Amino acid sequence: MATRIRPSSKRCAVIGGSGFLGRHLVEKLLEKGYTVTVFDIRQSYELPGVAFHVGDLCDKQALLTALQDVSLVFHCASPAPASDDRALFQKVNVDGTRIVIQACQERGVQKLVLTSSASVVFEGTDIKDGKEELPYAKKPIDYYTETKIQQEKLVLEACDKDKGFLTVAIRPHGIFGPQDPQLVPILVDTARRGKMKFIIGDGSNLVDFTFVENVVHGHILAAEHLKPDSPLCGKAYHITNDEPVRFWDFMSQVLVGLGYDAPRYHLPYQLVYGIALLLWLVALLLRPLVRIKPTFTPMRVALAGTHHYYSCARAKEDMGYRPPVSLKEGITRTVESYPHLRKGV
Ligand SMILES: NC(=O)C1=CN([C@@H]2O[C@H](COP(=O)(O)OP(=O)(O)OC[C@H]3O[C@@H](n4cnc5c(N)ncnc54)[C@H](OP(=O)(O)O)[C@@H]3O)[C@@H](O)[C@H]2O)C=CC1
Ligand SMILES: CC(C)=CCC[C@@H](C)[C@H]1CC[C@H]2C3=C(CC[C@]12C)[C@@]1(C)CCC(=O)C[C@@H]1CC3
Repeated sequence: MATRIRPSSKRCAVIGGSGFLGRHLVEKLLEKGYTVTVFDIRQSYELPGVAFHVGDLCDKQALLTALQDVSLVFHCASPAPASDDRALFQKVNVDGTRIVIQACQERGVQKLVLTSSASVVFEGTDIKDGKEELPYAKKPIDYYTETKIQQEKLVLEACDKDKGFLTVAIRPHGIFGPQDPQLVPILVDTARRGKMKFIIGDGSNLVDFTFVENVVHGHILAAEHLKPDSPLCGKAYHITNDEPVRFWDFMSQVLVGLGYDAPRYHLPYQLVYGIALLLWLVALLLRPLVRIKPTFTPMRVALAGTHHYYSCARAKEDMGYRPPVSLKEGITRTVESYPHLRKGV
């Protein structure tokens, strides 16, 4: 009987490798001596030693081609939450993830590391030092989160030690850092439109913002600790900076670092949430006629006005995780990376 030669454990693929987190992950993997294939719907950069496969992860044949001789797969592709496109989230995050799992199994991939999200347990009310044991949100706050829950379940349930296919999910929260197309650009855009004057609620709500390199570190540690006899198999792990910060202090530090004023005036949380809900309903009703994208969605208001920070004790215990970059250093490096977004530029 012919013996199947297993590909080197350092041959990996990053699905979504052209994105913000994906690119940082690819750069660190290369630094650590991995051979990297990127599979993404677009190619946003070139790097020596990286093989790019441009394709949709819903296309199994394209995935099978990209995953040839790969033993480890990182799946960090998703439509942007801001797209608010229910059908697209379902197609990519749920149906597409099923296809990713099948393709991995057919190609004999040994490990699959999913980028999930800590928001899978968030229902818009306070979470303080949340552990992984918290139940999935029964009423997810948006379609994106609804499909991230289904996606995480699919990947964790697929873990099968007997078949030699091991899976783990990383749940980051509030990723920020250089090249992020969302957090800082949204913040600056809001400030430039004169809408960053207000603090929603009393401003004391603590949240996790996680520097992108720490999230990358968590992913690689998880991949390297994922073994048949390890506790990681089929489990989810919070990866944070382990330094909860007041949401509005974080926003202010970034804004002031870029030369804008920090928000000062307080607005009652319930009032702003109610208005956001109303705007969302109006946008939904008008959708057949016109597509409106409100800045203040209920999800965003909830994120800005409640506590949501998570314990990463499980990652510390099972894989020796410690965030290598402090929040202060992360903010400094992030602010320095956006000279074009400074006030007056
Ligand atoms: N950013 C954050 O704060 C957090 C992110 N996450 C998760 O981390 C992961 C990475 O997020 P982030 O880097 O911010 O996101 P990005 O949008 O920057 O990266 C995702 C990448 O996946 C690509 N992609 C989308 N659909 C497909 C598809 N059908 N087939 C192949 N590639 C596709 C995107 O292309 P395109 O841009 O063209 O759509 C993009 O290049 C996601 O799974 C997200 O849910 C979790 C918690 C917090
Ligand atoms: C911690 C965490 C999960 C952060 C997620 C990142 C984004 C959801 C935020 C990044 C910029 C934020 C922002 C707002 C909401 C949340 C973000 C989009 C506001 C729209 C909240 C209401 C305001 O007053 C303006 C804010 C602009 C920035």
